[in-house]
Amino acid sequence: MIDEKNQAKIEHAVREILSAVGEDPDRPGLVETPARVARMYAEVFATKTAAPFDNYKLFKVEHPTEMVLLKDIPFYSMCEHHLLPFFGTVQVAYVPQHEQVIGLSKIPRLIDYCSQQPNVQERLTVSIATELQRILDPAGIAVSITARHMCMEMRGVSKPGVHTESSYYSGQFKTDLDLKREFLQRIAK
Ligand SMILES: Nc1nc2c(ncn2[C@@H]2O[C@H](COP(=O)(O)OP(=O)(O)OP(=O)(O)O)[C@@H](O)[C@H]2O)c(=O)[nH]1
Ligand SMILES: [Zn+2]
Repeated sequence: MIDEKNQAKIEHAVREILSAVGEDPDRPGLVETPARVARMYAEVFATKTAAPFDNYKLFKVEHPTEMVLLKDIPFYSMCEHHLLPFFGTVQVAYVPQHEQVIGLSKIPRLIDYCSQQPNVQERLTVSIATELQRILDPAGIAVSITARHMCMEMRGVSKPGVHTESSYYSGQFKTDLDLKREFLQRIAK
């Protein structure tokens, strides 16, 4: 969580931006905006000041299934080049080992944790896999992200509707091409 001192810094910076773009930061519609933006940034950039993601539960399952796949998990993040949102869906699969699985809700929570910092899509893709590896140590991980980037849609190159896909594979998803194919077939549906 961004502390009060740093929220005050954000408020000050937002006031400066508002006057630099020709606005009066004291007009009624804007007077609360710097504090609101500071609270908003505390939400969307929570990770850098938070403890490592450790809010997870592991369960023992004898003879677990081959692949656990969570499809179409929504995410929102901020691009580190323009501080504009990029957002979309994540597909995450893992192959259990040590007869161990993770509480299902912890995977979307992990994605939120990884999303709440300035990012590029490729790093977000890898960091989800890295964190899941650290927590669960599965035999393989596949992460695929499809996203739209506001910095490419509402400004600059101005191409609305472009979907950027990125993926990362580790362990059995790298060595077993049938498994990788199965993942790709399942997320295509
Ligand atoms: N690889 C990658 N690039 C990104 C991501 N988000 C934004 N970008 C790109 O980062 C680049 C930054 O390029 P710069 O030339 O420094 O910035 P710019 O002048 O604002 O570039 P334009 O967006 O082309 O107007 C742009 O090409 C963006 O499209 C991302 O998640 N991954
Ligand atoms: Zn950008």
